[in-house]
Amino acid sequence: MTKGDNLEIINDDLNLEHSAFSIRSQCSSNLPKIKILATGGTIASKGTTASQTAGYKVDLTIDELIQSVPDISGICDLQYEQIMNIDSSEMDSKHFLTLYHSIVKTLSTGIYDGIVITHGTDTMEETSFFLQCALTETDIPIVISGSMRPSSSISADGPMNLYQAIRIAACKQSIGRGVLVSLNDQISSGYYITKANANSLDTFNGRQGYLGNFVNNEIYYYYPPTKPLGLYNWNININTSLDEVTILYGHQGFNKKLIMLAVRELNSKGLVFAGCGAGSMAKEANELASEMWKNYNIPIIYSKRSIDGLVPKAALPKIDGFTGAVSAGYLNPQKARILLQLCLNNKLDIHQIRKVFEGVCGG
Ligand SMILES: NC(=O)C[C@H](N)C(=O)O
Repeated sequence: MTKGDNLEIINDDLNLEHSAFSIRSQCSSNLPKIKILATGGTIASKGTTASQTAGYKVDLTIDELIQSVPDISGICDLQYEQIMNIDSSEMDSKHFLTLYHSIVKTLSTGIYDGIVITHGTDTMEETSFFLQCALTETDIPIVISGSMRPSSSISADGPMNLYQAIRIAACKQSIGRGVLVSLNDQISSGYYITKANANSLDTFNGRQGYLGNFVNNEIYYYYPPTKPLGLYNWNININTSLDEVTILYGHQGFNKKLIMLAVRELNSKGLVFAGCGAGSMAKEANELASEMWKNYNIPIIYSKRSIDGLVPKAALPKIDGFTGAVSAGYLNPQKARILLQLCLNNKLDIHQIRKVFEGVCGG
């Protein structure tokens, strides 16, 4: 996009790590007001050749990225801000709490109709899940997007994905649908969607997650607005990081010592099992998990490494006194981990933790 005559570019702060800009259409001030909060990822990356689609680096700011998206001035009044600029594999709870804080600040101005977040796709599902848990009060569309190809590549998908995310955020029909993920023409629930393909543009998958799509850049929602089941009003303290919760991946020959290591050496306050099939772990692993519960009060959330389906409560281990075993419902291990972190951060006891997970579809 060129900075044309009808656009006013305002740079509020030249600090690159946290800079704020806006593009305003001067002739149509009744347009929805949208704010982009940029965090990095492949969408903000460049390679050295146009054919390179791996091994690139994050080095594009939102100011540069927005230049590749045409026709926005007719859709919305846009402001954008660089919150951080990192690969999403570097994200931890401190980062998503910082992002959450920026969203809360943006919402509290009362002037925005929608928020777009640019983010790496690798851990987008964790940030989107956290944000959906944390932002239950607002009905304003919050849309997360990214890309699978760097900005320098042939047929980079970032500009279209960002354009569509802005369209979703600016669309009245998006109100009340919770935190959305927009990628490759699909609109999905950030609560359930998961990255399923390591390389392809159509990377996100989630049977519980698809809400709509784009055809010819028109939005088609399949259902009226709704949010996921089981949302809870969390108390979020942005000044603390969340407790350590470790995910242990089930497989043949699983080394049960990892359970002890996680609790005693890593100071994990909770564990999530990515069990086999419908959440099965070897007998000895379940017995040790039960000991961790009885001796250290460590809740164990049973999720599964299978992409679809859930851990039925009937499949939880039946060991006397092991009341700390909880099914994750339809949540995958990485989402279940964040929900347990929120439970621990809010000092919930095991009965309350179980109730929270029972609120999740299938829990
Ligand atoms: N497609 C991507 O965005 C992958 C990148 N490594 C990230 O998650 O930041």
